[in-house]
Amino acid sequence: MITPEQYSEDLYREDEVLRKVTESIKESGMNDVSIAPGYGRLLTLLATVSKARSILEIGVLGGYSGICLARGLAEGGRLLSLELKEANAALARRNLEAAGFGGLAEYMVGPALDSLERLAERGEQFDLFLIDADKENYPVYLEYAIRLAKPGAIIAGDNTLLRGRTLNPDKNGPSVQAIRKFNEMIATDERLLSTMLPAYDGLALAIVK
Ligand SMILES: C[S@@+](CC[C@H](N)C(=O)[O-])C[C@H]1O[C@@H](n2cnc3c(N)ncnc32)[C@H](O)[C@@H]1O
Repeated sequence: MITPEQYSEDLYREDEVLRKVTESIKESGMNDVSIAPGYGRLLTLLATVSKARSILEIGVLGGYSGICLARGLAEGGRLLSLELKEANAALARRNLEAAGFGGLAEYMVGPALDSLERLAERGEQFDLFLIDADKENYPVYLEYAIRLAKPGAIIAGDNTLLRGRTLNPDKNGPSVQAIRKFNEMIATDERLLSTMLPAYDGLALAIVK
């Protein structure tokens, strides 16, 4: 038996552009922990339906989710991506250029917490957020996303199940504890309307009321 995710991926085949991104990540010797293909399509769909003009992505790797987000950006829109490692930002930059989105993508390299504080000080606001970086900071990233959100903005957080560790009471490392806290926050915060998709590795979705 194939999994529901495999069935869906057979129907919605990954295109050549995204396949090349995955290849480039492997060739660079990086772990391919890009967002799952089905959730990549969902990001394009969410950006499109919300007519997002400004998107903030936290955690870049090779640009897979960046391309999915950029595909849904409204004309004249902007994708700002926060990434710790210069090498990852450089690979993503090349991949977004190859995908035809070079002109609309910007990068801030360094710890995302520092970049988020700078954005907050500058009073910047965004229509859509993807949280997909170091798990231990997810609760703080969520607070920043709410602070930087335009009314009605969408927040997505990937890897909410941590390959089952979130559900396992014997697993209590710092990432697991932080993700549990993030999941509880996004589920209960009265400023948000939210849900969680339990396919792949789990995706939390919210809109800021
Ligand atoms: C799961 S990968 C991102 C995958 C990407 N969103 C995609 O789907 O194509 C996580 C990324 O977060 C970056 N990262 C880890 N800690 C970070 C931090 N403190 N600040 C910014 N980026 C960080 C890693 O270097 C890595 O590139």
